[in-house]
Amino acid sequence: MIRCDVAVIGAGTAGLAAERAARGAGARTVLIDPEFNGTLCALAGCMPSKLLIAAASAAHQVEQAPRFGVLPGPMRIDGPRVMTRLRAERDRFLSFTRESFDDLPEGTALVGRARFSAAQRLTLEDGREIEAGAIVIATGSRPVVPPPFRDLGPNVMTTDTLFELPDLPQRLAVIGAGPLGAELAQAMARLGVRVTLLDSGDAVAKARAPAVNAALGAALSEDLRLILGVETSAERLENGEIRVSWTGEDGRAGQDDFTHVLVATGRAPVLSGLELKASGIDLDEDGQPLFNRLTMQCGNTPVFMAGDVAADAPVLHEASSEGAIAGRNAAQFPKVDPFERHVFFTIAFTDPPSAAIGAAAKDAAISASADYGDQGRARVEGRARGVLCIHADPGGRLVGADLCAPGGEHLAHQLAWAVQSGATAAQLLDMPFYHPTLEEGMKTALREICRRSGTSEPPSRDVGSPSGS
Ligand SMILES: Cc1cc2nc3c(=O)[nH]c(=O)nc-3n(C[C@H](O)[C@H](O)[C@H](O)COP(=O)(O)OP(=O)(O)OC[C@H]3O[C@@H](n4cnc5c(N)ncnc54)[C@H](O)[C@@H]3O)c2cc1C
Ligand SMILES: NC(=O)c1ccc[n+]([C@@H]2O[C@H](COP(=O)([O-])OP(=O)(O)OC[C@H]3O[C@@H](n4cnc5c(N)ncnc54)[C@H](O)[C@@H]3O)[C@@H](O)[C@H]2O)c1
Repeated sequence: MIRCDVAVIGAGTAGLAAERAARGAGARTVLIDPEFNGTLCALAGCMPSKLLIAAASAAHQVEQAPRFGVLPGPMRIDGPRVMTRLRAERDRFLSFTRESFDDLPEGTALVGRARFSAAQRLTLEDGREIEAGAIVIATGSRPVVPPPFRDLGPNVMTTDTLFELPDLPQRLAVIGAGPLGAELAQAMARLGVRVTLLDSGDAVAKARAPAVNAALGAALSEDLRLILGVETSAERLENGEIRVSWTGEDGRAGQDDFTHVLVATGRAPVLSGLELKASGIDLDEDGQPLFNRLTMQCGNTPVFMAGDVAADAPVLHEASSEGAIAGRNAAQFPKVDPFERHVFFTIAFTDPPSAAIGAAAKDAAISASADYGDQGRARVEGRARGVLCIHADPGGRLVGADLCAPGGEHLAHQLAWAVQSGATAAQLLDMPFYHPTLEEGMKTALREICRRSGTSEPPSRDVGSPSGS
């Protein structure tokens, strides 16, 4: 029997943050993981996906260079080298997370798969028992593979296996055009892979605003074949290739053969095997634990949730933040404090990047947009396309934004910080805007919000627009 104040299940980003926070608050902790292999983010998530996108971006710049009078000559993409660099850099990131395991105080890391045997008790496969004052569930998520794509062999991949490919595929079907499918499909296409991206819905990268969806759909369609609003099925051919068929409600139908398929149809919380019934926490009708997102506590129990398993905000910065909240509250249980959460914020690293922040247009009094199709700096760089929509309350206070625009990941941060800090459009217009920058493009939408909310633009600032802004 191992006794501790806080037991954390899962050594991913959320679990590591929870253990750190609990230990920082003076708790005796244990951190349980079957593998201690590194976080999803480093191993098969944020970092390897961005490494693939970085290679794609290099290829795209070479391809676009002639537009500027720069003629680099014929380009050749060396697939094995792309994948080797990806894994080498990925493994470097992975080594840092593995080093952080070594920094844990002795006896903290317990290798094993945990399940509940009672409200404050866990059992590992080897029979070890852990009695804890409080428990944090941080077991992450796993890819969902719909039935038609199961058991078709190794050429049907998820992001768990994609980054292990020795070479780039020749012909790739990506099933699911969520943020993950959209960014990886575009990257593969820019690396010379013939890509078809299919989704049963009508949105790409979960875009909330029709203008953003249209802009991103148009951008993706330049690199790949995009087919939305279709049901898909698949069969394995004798030569190992995968035949994917699709049909739409409007009678559209088609099929094609692919060397590889990437299934990116979403991720589900890892809850199976935890024997949650023994934990004493309440579950919803889908078996998902009920918890308070300000405290991460499940009811009034000593059980807390953090990260993708909570299925609340499955992105990295929220996994860290939820871990910190859960760990701190677990350490001081039964005293539990609510903590303010971040504004809703997601980015898809497509080109242009797309992002959603805070409230959507339908929940805002005012929604104003800025067109990046002729924005000065974007035009200079040969990447003028996309749109940015900013949403505000009746008094001109920013409440949300949706965008698909060049430099979108940076614009999105400024807007997320503005929304979270409660800034108004007039206050943002009072800030310095350097010229010529992509940020200047936001002014059009901010000015319209001022006009429609009846608030004045700052009197000491010029209301004109310099050439090329
Ligand atoms: C391809 C891809 C790209 C992504 N890109 C981005 C991005 O660019 N930006 C972004 O913000 N987010 C991105 N995400 C999402 C982000 O990676 C996740 O939100 C985040 O990593 C989740 O962290 P976590 O701690 O909840 O889970 P994990 O890191 O998966 O940790 C869960 C841990 O729990 C362990 N575990 C499971 N069951 C048990 C058990 N019974 N007992 C003990 N241990 C157990 C597992 O072994 C694992 O170590 C991406 C995800 C993917 C898949
Ligand atoms: N850049 C980022 O921040 C980033 C990147 C990747 C993933 N993530 C996170 O990872 C999680 C998983 O992302 P994701 O894109 O895999 O999932 P998702 O749930 O966001 O999107 C899945 C997409 O697949 C489609 N789909 C579902 N079933 C289908 C089927 N049978 N056939 C065709 N299409 C189908 C859905 O309509 C949807 O568009 C998300 O919650 C996201 O927040 C974030």
